Amino acid sequence: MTRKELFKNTLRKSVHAWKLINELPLSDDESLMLRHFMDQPGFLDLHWRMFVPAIKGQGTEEQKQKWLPLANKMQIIGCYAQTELGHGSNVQGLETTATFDPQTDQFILHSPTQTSSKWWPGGLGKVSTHAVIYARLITDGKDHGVHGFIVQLRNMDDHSPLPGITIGDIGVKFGNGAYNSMDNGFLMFDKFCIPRDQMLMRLSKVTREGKYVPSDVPRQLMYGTMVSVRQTIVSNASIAMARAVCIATRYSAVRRQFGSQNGGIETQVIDYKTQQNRLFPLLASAYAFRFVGEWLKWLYTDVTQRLEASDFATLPEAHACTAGLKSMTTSATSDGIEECRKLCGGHGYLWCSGLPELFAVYVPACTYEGDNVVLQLQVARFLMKTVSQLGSGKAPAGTTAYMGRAKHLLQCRSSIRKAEDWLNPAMVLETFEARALRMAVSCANNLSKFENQEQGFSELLADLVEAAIAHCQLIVVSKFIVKLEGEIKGKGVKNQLKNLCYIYALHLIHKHLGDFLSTNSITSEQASLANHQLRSLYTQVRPNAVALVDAFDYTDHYLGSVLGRYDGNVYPKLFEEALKDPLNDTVVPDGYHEYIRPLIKQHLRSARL
Ligand SMILES: CCCCCCCCC/C=C/C(=O)SCCNC(=O)CCNC(=O)[C@H](O)C(C)(C)COP(=O)(O)OP(=O)(O)OC[C@H]1O[C@@H](n2cnc3c(N)ncnc32)[C@H](O)[C@@H]1OP(=O)(O)O
Ligand SMILES: Cc1cc2nc3c(=O)[nH]c(=O)nc-3n(C[C@H](O)[C@H](O)[C@H](O)COP(=O)(O)OP(=O)(O)OC[C@H]3O[C@@H](n4cnc5c(N)ncnc54)[C@H](O)[C@@H]3O)c2cc1C
Repeated sequence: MTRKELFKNTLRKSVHAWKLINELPLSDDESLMLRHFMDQPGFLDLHWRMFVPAIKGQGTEEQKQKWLPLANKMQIIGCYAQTELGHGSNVQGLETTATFDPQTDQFILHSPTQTSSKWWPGGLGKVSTHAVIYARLITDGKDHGVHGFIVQLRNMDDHSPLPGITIGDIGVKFGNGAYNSMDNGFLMFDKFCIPRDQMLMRLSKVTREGKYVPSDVPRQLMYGTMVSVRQTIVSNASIAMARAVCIATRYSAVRRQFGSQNGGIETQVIDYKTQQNRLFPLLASAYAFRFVGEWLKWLYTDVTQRLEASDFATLPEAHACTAGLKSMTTSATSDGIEECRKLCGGHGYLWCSGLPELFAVYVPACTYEGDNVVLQLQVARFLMKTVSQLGSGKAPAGTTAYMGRAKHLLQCRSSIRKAEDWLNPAMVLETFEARALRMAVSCANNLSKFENQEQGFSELLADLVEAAIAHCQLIVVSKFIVKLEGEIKGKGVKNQLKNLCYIYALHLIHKHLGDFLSTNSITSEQASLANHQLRSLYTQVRPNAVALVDAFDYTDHYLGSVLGRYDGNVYPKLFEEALKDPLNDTVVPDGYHEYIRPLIKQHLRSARL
């Protein structure tokens, strides 16, 4: 399809999904799940996932009563317009202004520079009638920083942009179908006025006289929508990883290459240890991210309830966990989808394998809702603050509780003596705790050598990111172990999940062996025992690998992959797909007479001469 056809088709599908959501007796989770299983990103996603939550989180009661009924019935369609051409990561650097005019009791929205143009918001370019706009609030000549505003963008009768608004789509993005079904847009204001009551005033407000009343709660609650989406992105990483792994595992069981004894059947590529070494950690990651995503959803729900009671105690932890786990799981999943493409050899590069499209749609997850490095730096900041308080007697809690055992963890030596010890949850957990703590303390010690903390932080950015990743990996391993100790039905299932849990943990030790050795968390002998155990775990998982991806229960339609078909009938279906290609409509291609024939004829002519 052309981009316009693709876009219009996505509108059709989004409206159809909305109709279904309305007609079917669905729970909120089910209707969200329905949107999850839409093939391509569309405006529906951001209306529900960002525009509505922003109003819920930052609007006053009366503002919610005014706007949510319209949004819930989709009588207005909204987007989340924060990022600008010049600023995305640095929210406090946004340039769009909202200047209060006491004469008219209005805010004047303006894009003072080209870099202040809103740029990227999904649904902004062509669909949304409204937006939550983030702009610098200026009143009485004072800049009070970035705040949220509800702004109508288009005429509700003919969808034309309102006067003072220039709006459009930012153009084609990475990949063929992929995110091009979404109208990520640009928007400039030219002294565009909105009523004062369209400033989202739950956190802070401006009085009729133009007086700014600051928030009596942490200003970062304004970032609440991003935190909520980051939390969902972790579970979504599991779904995307599971899709890719399902395709690659099923195809690896179908594909045979080399290894035939005297003309016999060739070897299934899933039996090669290299294939297992690349594939099974990804299979384990799909399960690991699902379980940590379940836990993160609990954490986010808990912090949301606490915030309602003005209890901000776990807000820093929630921010660090959503930021760090979003960053870690999306990076691993993007790399994992690409690895699954390579695991399928040449056929993985075909569009009909489903992997190129999955990769193209998925990879922006490393950037949207926060660049992954920028988010890990937030985790690093949280860890440095926690380490600095270790001596204060304030026991760290939650995911940093292990830091409370710093004395032991800084000097303990791993008691791993044989390969089987790597199946001991306490020993595995302590290994990850020691590595994470020692990396964080090492960063803190190095920071303390700098006169100026800011300068030290900027000098040590790369080390700090690695310490943050170590902390996040510990969280994922620990939540997998907790899940195993929990209520898993069925002994057989539990055994298989145990294998995957330790494949996940031990593959990380192998992948980040430098950290574990340089922090003396393990010895090279213990590392060798871990590798030995890993190989044994691959052998145990191999007979159940296909069952473990069948367990994701994805339909062939949803997988969209000839290689990942449930029936494994790959080769005939590859031909079927190939013959559907328009290039095969004729046996002699367009262009033969203009280009190929004259070329050959010319050769024939010169050959005759
Ligand atoms: C389902 C799948 C399909 C999902 C489908 C999704 C579709 C894609 C849609 C995409 C949408 C978008 O991309 S929307 C736009 C997303 N944009 C972003 O994510 C921008 C990323 N940048 C930021 O979030 C911010 O700029 C950040 C990096 C945190 C820096 O913010 P500030 O400068 O205001 O704050 P700092 O000075 O760094 O920190 C000050 C203190 O505030 C704390 N703090 C910072 N952020 C906080 C937060 N969110 N919550 C609590 N506390 C926070 C810090 O820990 C510090 O605490 P102390 O240390 O105690 O002082
Ligand atoms: C598909 C897609 C959909 C999007 N949808 C929306 C939307 O609906 N609404 C919306 O508001 N936005 C949206 N965005 C924008 C997105 O949120 C931003 O692109 C994202 O936050 C990254 O910010 P940036 O582009 O400024 O990256 P930059 O911060 O410019 O990143 C560039 C590089 O600089 C590095 N960097 C930046 N700051 C630091 C630092 N302090 N220390 C070390 N390194 C640093 C980064 O790690 C990165 O390598 C979308 C983006 C994409 C790709």
